[in-house]
Amino acid sequence: MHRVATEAKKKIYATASVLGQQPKKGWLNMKRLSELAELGVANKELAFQNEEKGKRAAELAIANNELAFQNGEKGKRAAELVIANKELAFQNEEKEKRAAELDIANKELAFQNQEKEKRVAELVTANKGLAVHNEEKEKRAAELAIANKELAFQNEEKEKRAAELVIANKELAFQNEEKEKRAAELVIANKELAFQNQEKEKRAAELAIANKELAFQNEEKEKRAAELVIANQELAFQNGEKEKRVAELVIANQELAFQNEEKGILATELNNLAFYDTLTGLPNRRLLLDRLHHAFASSERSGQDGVLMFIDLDKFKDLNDTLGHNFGDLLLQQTAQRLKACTRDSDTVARLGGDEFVVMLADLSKQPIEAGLQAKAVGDKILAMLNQPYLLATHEYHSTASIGAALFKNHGRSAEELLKRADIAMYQAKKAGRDTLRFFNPRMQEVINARISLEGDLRKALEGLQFRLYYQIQVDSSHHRFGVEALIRWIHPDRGLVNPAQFIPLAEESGLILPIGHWVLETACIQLKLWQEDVLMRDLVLAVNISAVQFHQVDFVAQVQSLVQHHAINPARLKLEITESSLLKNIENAITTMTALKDIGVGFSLDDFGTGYSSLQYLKRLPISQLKIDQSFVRDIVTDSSDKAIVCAIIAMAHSLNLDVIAEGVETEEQRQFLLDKGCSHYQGHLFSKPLPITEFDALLSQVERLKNE
Ligand SMILES: Nc1nc2c(ncn2[C@@H]2O[C@@H]3COP(=O)(O)O[C@H]4[C@@H](O)[C@H](n5cnc6c(=O)[nH]c(N)nc65)O[C@@H]4COP(=O)(O)O[C@H]3[C@H]2O)c(=O)[nH]1
Repeated sequence: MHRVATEAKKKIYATASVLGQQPKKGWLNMKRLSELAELGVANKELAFQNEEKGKRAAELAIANNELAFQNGEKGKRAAELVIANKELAFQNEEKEKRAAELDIANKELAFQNQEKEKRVAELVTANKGLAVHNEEKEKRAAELAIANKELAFQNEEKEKRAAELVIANKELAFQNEEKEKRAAELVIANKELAFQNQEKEKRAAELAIANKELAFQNEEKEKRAAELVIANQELAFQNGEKEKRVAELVIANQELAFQNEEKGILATELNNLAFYDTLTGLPNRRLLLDRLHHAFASSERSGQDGVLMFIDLDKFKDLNDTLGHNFGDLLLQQTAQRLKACTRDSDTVARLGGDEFVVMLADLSKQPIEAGLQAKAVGDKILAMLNQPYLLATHEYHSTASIGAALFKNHGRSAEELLKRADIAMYQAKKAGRDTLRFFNPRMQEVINARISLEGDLRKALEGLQFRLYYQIQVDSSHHRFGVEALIRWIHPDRGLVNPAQFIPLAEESGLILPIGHWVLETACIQLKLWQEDVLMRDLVLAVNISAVQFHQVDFVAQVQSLVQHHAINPARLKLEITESSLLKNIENAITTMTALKDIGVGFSLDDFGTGYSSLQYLKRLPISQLKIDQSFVRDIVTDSSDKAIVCAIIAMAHSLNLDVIAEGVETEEQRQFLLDKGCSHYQGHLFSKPLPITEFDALLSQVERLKNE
C-alpha cells in the first residue's frame, strides 16, 4: 500500500511537474492519490503516446506531403497520359480512316489495274496488228525516203542547172547584145565606108578625068614641044634668027608653066572661098553642115550626144553704126579667136555670116541631162570669155553674147532643122536679157536650172551641217540583229528631208561626193566607236555605201586606214558596200584596193547584186564576204517568176562561192518566208524597221533587248 502510495505520490509530483505546478493540498488523498497516480501514469503514457503520435503525425504529414506531391505528379502524368492517349486514339482513328480510304483506293486501283491489264492485253493484240502494219509502212517510208532523196537531188541538180542557165542566158544575152551592137556599128561603119568609098570613087573618077585631061594636055604640050624642038632645030640649022625664036619659045614655055602654077593656087583659093570664112578663117556654113552630117552618123554609132550652139553678139549693129565696119571686123576676128580658145580641136567653130557664130560639140555623154550639163559648162565658159574687154585698134570695147543650144538626140536628124532650133533658142536667150544661154527644149532648161540650184545648195550643205546618218537594222532568220546599214539624209532648210536618190547622182557628177563620202565614213566610224563601248551594241557590223568615184580615188585605202586608226575602231565591224557597176569601171584597180582593205580587216558587200552582169568570172576574184540582193527583185518575188528565178540563182551563186547573202527591201512575211525557203537567211527592210535617226535607232535596240530579257 505504502509503495502504492509512494508510487502515487511520485505520480502526483511527476504530474505536477509535468503540469508545472506545485502539488496541491488534498492531492494526497489516498484514493484520490492512487487514482491520480494512475491517471498520472496514464497521462504520462498518453502524453508519451501523444508525443509519439505527434512525431508519427509529423512523419505522416511529411509522408502525406510526399504522397500528395507524388500524387500531384502522378495526376499530371495521368493528365498527360490522358492527352497522349486521346492523341493516339485520334491518330488511330485517322489511321483507320486512312486505312479505310486506302483500302477503298486499293480496291479501285486493283479494279483499274484489272481494267488496264485487260486494255494492255487488248493493246498488245492491237499492237501486234499495228506492228505488222508499221513494218509495212516503214518499208514504204524507207522506199519513199529514197525516192524523195532522189527527187531532192534531181531538184537540186535542176535548180543548179536553172541557176547556171540563168547565168549562161544572161551572159549569152549580154554577148548577143554586144554582138548586135557590134553588128549595128559594123552596119553603120560599112555604110559610112561605102559612102566614103563612093565619094572616093567619085573623086577618083573626077581625078582620073582631070588626070586624063592633064595627060592629054601634057601630051599635047610634049607633042608641041617636040614639034618646037624639031622646028627649033630646023630653025637653028637654018639661021641664027631661029635661035632667037627658040629662046622666045622657051620663055613662052616658062610662062605657060607659071600660068599652070597660078591656076593651082587659084583652085586652092577657090576651095577656101567655098568652105571657109574669109574674114575669120573659120569654117563657113557649108563646111559646118558637112561636119554636122558626119557628127550625126558618129553619134548614132556611139550613142553619145552632141550639141549645136548658136552664138550671136549682142548689139553688134551699134558697133558697126558708131565705129564703122572696120571695127566690126576686128571684133569678129577676135571673137573667132576666143571661141577657138574655149573649144577643143575636135570641136567645130564656124561663122555663118554677120555676127553669127556656131560651136558644135560632139562626144558628149550618152545621158541627156549629163550631156545638157556638159553643154552648159562650155556655153558658160564661152559667155565668160566673150564678156572680157576687147582692144579694137586703140579702142577698148565691151561686148556680150547670147547663146541658143540644141542637143543632137531626138531632133529628127536634119542639120538645117537643128540649126533652126539653136537659132530659136538663141532668140529666147536674147529675150531673157542677153549674155545668157538657153536650151531649145524648155523641159531640159527647167531640169538644168533645177540641177544648178540644187548643186549650189549641195555645196553649202556640208558646211551647214545639213547631213545626217540614218540607221537600218539587218536581222537573221531568228530575228536576231547582226548588222546595220548607214544611209545618208539631207535635211535641207527649205526643201525638208531630201532622199539620197535625189542628190547622190548630182554629188557624184559634181565631185561633191568626195567630201560627202568622207563625212559619211567618218560619222560611221564615230558611231562604231560609241557602240564598241556598249555591251549591247559592240557586236554590230556597220555597212557604209561607197560611190564609184570615191572608191577609185588613189588614196582611198589610206583614207579608210587613217579613219580606222584615228577613231580606234575594230575594222572587222566596218563593211563597205560597193555596187557591181562601180567595180566594173576598173576591175583590176578594184581588186587591188579591196585586197589592201581586206588585209587591214575591213569587209565588203556587193550592193544591188543582180542588176549588173553578175559574172562568176570576176566575182570569184573579188575579196567580198556578202552579196546583197537588190530590192527590185525582192519587191515582186512572191508573184513574178523571173524575179524568183533570179533570186534563186543569186542565192545558189552565193552558196557556191561560200558567200553570205542578204536581201534588201523585205516588206512582207511572205517575201521573208520565200527567201528563207530558198536559203537566204539575212534580211533588211521595212518588215523589221525603216532607217531611223540615231536616237530612235538606239531606243529601238534597247527596247528589243528589254523585251528579250523579260
Ligand atoms: N521600198 C523600200 N525601200 C527600202 C526598204 N528597206 C530599205 N529600203 C531603202 O532601200 C535603200 C537601200 O540602200 P541602197 O540599195 O544601198 O541604195 C542607197 C545607196 O545606193 C545610196 N546611198 C544612201 N546613203 C548613201 C551614202 O551614205 N553614200 C553613198 N555613196 N550612197 C548612199 O542611195 C540609195 C538609196 O538610199 P535610201 O533612199 O536611203 O534607200 C535605202 C533604204 O531606205 C523596204 O523595205 N522597202
